[in-house]
Amino acid sequence: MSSFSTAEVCDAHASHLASGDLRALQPIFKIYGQCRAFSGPIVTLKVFEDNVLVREQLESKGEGRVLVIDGGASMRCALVGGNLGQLAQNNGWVGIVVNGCIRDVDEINGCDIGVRALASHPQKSYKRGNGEKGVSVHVGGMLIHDGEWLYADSDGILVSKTELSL
Ligand SMILES: O=C([O-])CC(=O)C(=O)O
Repeated sequence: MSSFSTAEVCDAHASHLASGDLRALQPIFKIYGQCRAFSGPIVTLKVFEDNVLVREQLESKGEGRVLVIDGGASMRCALVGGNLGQLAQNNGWVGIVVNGCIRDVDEINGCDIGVRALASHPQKSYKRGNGEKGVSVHVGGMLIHDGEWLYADSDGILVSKTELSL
C-alpha cells in the first residue's frame, strides 16, 4: 500500500476521530521489527499467558493482515518470540500488536514485519491452548473488533472501522 502517516491521517479524518470510527490507541507500545510502518485488516485474539492460539493463527496465511493479541497486559511472560516472528514474516502477516510482552527482541527486530508490544520478558508462556479468536478485545485503552483496520507508524497506532483511502 501507499506510504502514510498516522499524524496526517488524524488531521485528515477529524470527524472520524470525533465519531469514534477512528481511534488512536494509548501511547504505551514499544516499537520492534523491521517495519516501522504497517497497516492492514485486523485479526483479534484474546489469550492470557498462553500462546498456543498465537502460534495456530500465525501458522495460517497472513495475507497482509495484522494480528492484535490481547494478552491482558500480563508482565509475567512473553506471548511472541523469535520463532513466531519468523513464522509471521514467512506467512505474510504484516504486523503483530501485543497487549503484553514479547521476547527474543534481537531476532524479532530482524524480522520483516512490524511489532508493537508493551515490553519484553525472557520467560515463555504456558502451552495450554486457552483463549478466544475473533472476539472484540481491549487494547491500548480502546475496544477493537476483528476485521477493523490498523495503521501503525513511528507516531502511534490507529484503528479504523473501515479501510481508509490514503
Ligand atoms: O514459543 C514461544 O513461546 C515463543 C517463542 O519463544 C518463540 O516464538 O520463539
